[in-house]
Amino acid sequence: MAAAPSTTASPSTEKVDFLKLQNGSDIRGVAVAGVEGEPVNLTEPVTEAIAAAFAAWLLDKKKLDSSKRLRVSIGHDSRVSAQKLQDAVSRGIAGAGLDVVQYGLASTPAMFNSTITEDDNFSCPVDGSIMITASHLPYNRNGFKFFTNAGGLGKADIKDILERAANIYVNFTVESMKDAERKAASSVKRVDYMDIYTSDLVAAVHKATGNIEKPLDGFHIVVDAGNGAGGFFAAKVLEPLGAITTGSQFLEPDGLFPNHIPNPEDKAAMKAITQAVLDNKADLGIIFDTDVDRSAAVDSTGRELNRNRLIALMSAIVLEEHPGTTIVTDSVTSDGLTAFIEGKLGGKHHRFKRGYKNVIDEAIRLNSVGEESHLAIETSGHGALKENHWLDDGAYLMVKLLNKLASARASGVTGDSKVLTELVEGLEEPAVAVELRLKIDQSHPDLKGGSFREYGEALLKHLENITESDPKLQKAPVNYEGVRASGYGGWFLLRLSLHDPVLPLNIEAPSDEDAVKLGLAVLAAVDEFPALDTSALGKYVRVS
Ligand SMILES: O=P(O)(O)OC[C@H]1O[C@H](O)[C@H](O)[C@@H](O)[C@@H]1O
Repeated sequence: MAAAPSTTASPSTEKVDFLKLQNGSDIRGVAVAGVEGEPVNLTEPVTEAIAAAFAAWLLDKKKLDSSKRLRVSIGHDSRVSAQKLQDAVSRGIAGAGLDVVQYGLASTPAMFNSTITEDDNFSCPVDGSIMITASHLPYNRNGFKFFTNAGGLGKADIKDILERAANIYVNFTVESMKDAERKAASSVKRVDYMDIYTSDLVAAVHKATGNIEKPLDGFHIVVDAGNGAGGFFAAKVLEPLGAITTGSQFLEPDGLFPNHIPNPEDKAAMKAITQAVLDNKADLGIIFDTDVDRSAAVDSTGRELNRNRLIALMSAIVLEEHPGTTIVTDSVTSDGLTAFIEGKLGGKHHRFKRGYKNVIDEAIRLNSVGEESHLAIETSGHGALKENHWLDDGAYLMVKLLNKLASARASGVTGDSKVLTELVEGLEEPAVAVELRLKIDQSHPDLKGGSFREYGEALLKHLENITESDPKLQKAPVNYEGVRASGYGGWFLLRLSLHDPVLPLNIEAPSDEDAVKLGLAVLAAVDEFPALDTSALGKYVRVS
């Protein structure tokens, strides 16, 4: 299908700070006008330049002989800006002389998969892949994730691409943009790749359950896709496996996300799927984020299996298959989780940094230095398994749960999701768990011209010193990010956000009173840093 003619096919004279669009290993920006204070910076020409830059990067990377044309797949989530950005990406790729295969509505993990699928009929494998998504962010945002068969691109590659894009952008001419448009019109192909991807998921469950035709026969499983891209899971994965999916909700894509934010960490989203499970007396509930690289579940009693519980559950499954293996998690995981993984499951918990790419790269690194690890997982619901190419695939995580349900059924255990609930039995949970996000005012004179990052680091150093001299607190002996300390039967972690001028503070404690004591210890230490807005913490310690 041809890319729609661009309405803005003329070089822009506007100055664009491309590097500002970097968000760790993703690109994110504002694609839809109308929200006050959020001007559009992911325009069509900017997008076209970024896509052309990815094409140039890929050509350099693959260094192939000129007889072969490289192929790039493009997919998108349900956002309202998806179509126009898909067209702009297509022009950027086609204009650089590469072939474009559009998948339409797709999931992020499916896009990676298209780089390894061997199937000529579907123009696979592709050499590179682009997912147009901004995960759970508001409707006016959008962005890109990039893949090759080596996995998702990292921070350094994204920076490289954005630098190239800035250069390409200033050299756009009316003629070069028209030429890209012509090339896209004649060379873009459309493929229903999600059919292959979903049949692979179905095959994975068949394989794990001894090739029973309908291994989920009789199970009632409700899906909440939050109007993102994950609606396929009900009709294309669960139903072919025999499950009943009535009561599933928000499966239709709607980029205004009218029901709730598609995010398994979000309280309203979890409440919605929990209610659906209870209302339908379902055996299991499954929820995805917008682009399906994250997920969570709800058991038949309405117990949420997200955050630490999802990690505990996945660890139990993985440690059954690989006894003793190391589970790599992000930094905000609970002490109870460590006790569970190491005490009950006999594994090793390696609590690393926040950020899905950090966690995945760390697990890959551990394997490369001889420490076996099969699971890298974040409390956000990003989880990657070694057996699945270290890809953070929310749908594949849920497939692992389905395997468990189906195997239990095959061995005579009947009904509901008890088999999953039992796997997390013994996980100690704190009575109180809070996360407060404390903002650094970047225009405050106390920054003295420095960056918020430098300011945050100085603050953390100060907190570390204070913690070391406080007899009621014990600094965590191993810690990779921020300051983590135990005390009053609980713990706190103050760290710098990966992207924002924010210091997220996590506190877990056996009672409100103890949580307040931990909060007060942090509050006293950060007092000397007036650019930090501590009002949320002040309010918390006063009202709790
Ligand atoms: O550091 P924070 O602001 O809490 O954000 C951390 C989060 O950033 C992004 O959303 C990443 O995709 C997540 O993997 C990560 O957990």
